[in-house]
Amino acid sequence: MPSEKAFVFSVLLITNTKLMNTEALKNSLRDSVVTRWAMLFTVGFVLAANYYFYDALSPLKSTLTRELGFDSTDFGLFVSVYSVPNVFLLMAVFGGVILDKLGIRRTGFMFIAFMALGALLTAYGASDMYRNEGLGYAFMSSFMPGYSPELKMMLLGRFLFGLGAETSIVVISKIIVKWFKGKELALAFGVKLGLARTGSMLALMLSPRLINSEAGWTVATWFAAFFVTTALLVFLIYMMFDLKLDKQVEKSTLESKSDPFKFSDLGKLITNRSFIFVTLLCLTFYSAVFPFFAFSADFFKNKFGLTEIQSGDIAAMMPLGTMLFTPIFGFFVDKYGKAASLMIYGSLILTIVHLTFAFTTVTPYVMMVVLGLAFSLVPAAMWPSVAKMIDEKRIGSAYGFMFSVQNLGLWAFPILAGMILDGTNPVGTESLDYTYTMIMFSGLGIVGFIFALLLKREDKVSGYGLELPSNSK
Ligand SMILES: N[C@@H](Cc1c[nH]cn1)C(=O)NCC(=O)O
Repeated sequence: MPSEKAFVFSVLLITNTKLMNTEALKNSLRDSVVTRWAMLFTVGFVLAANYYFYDALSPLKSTLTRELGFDSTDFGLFVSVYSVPNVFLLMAVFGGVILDKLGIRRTGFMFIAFMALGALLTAYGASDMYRNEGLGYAFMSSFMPGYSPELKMMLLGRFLFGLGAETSIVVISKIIVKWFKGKELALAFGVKLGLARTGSMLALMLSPRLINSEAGWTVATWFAAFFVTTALLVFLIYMMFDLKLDKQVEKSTLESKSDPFKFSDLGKLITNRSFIFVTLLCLTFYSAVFPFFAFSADFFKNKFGLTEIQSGDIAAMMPLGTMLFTPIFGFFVDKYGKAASLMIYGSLILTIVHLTFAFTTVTPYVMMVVLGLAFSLVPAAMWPSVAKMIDEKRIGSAYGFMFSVQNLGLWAFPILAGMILDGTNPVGTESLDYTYTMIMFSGLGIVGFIFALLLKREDKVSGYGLELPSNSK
């Protein structure tokens, strides 16, 4: 009978297509261990450059005061302007949405290009070329005389850098999910973060040394800017492999179909209680880490009477610790789960470290390594947990949303820290007293700890399985 034959034929055809798709998945580039880890290291370079630039001026706070006349509030403003596009223009959210729509290659290239442009402008703003009536100097001098033309150009540069940098991290997170989902995802996230922290560590160690170059202190800022520019070229290499993978594996089998973005998707995100708690933990935890980190070298210099190089080296202990611990905890989360519990321990340790900094003189070398432990536990558990709560086709929007909320803290707390410092230390004070600033960071740690507890409690209701190993969900 022809209709029966047609039925059997279609069943065979469907089964065959499914088999071919599975076969394609099995034999795609992502199934080669070497290739997928090589991809991780390639995008890890971009991330390291991003973090290098983000932290490159942190150990130079007193140099900026000496050379460009920055006070603590100016420094805080410079650190925080990174977050302005992500908070007030919701760039990380739109970046995530653009990513879900335009795809990894176009979005990645566009936003890393913004990073490079912003980094070069920042370095230019601090350079002698600009300060000797270079291009834009007269314009920057023509408004808001309370802020120096150097500060304004550097703010513009860091604004553009921030606009590109946050979305580029969202892109890289999606790249990791694309290559590692169903495989060693949490370990990959851990290694990715370890590579990012290598950038921070290098910045803390190299910048105070580069300012002593014969060509002048601005070698430190130019070096950072060229590192970011190189990252743009390295991303081109990744793009070639990404294209090849997409050609190998039909898009629908690898990435979920790209439904048009709907604002109701954001509504779904913000009514998901687990997602809300993880986002609030992200806000408070990171606000107690990154803004502190930006001031940490100056804190050690003032509290313990150290040189710029010594303080930078101590601050670098934290990323050094995270480079080791984060992949280990990532591996642990993959194999044994317990992600929600690890976030609780991490928040608790963070609070204890800040209180110790505020009220004791325990050696900062040890405390920075302990802080590195906290700063490994939470990120290693947090980022792969989001992939359990949110569908892959919305993961870009979800990470983008989290980054925008987090940036609210990365914007507000450096300014607050700078204002507290200027407010609690009379002008001309020899060494700055950081006690109140550290109390503020401890308070953030406590609030983060509460959100981590709520997240674990909620997980029992939502059933996302945050306490379970990676491949069991
Ligand atoms: N949104 C970033 C913030 C950042 C810091 N330095 C450069 N970007 C972030 O939170 N990344 C996740 C992490 O754990 O580093």
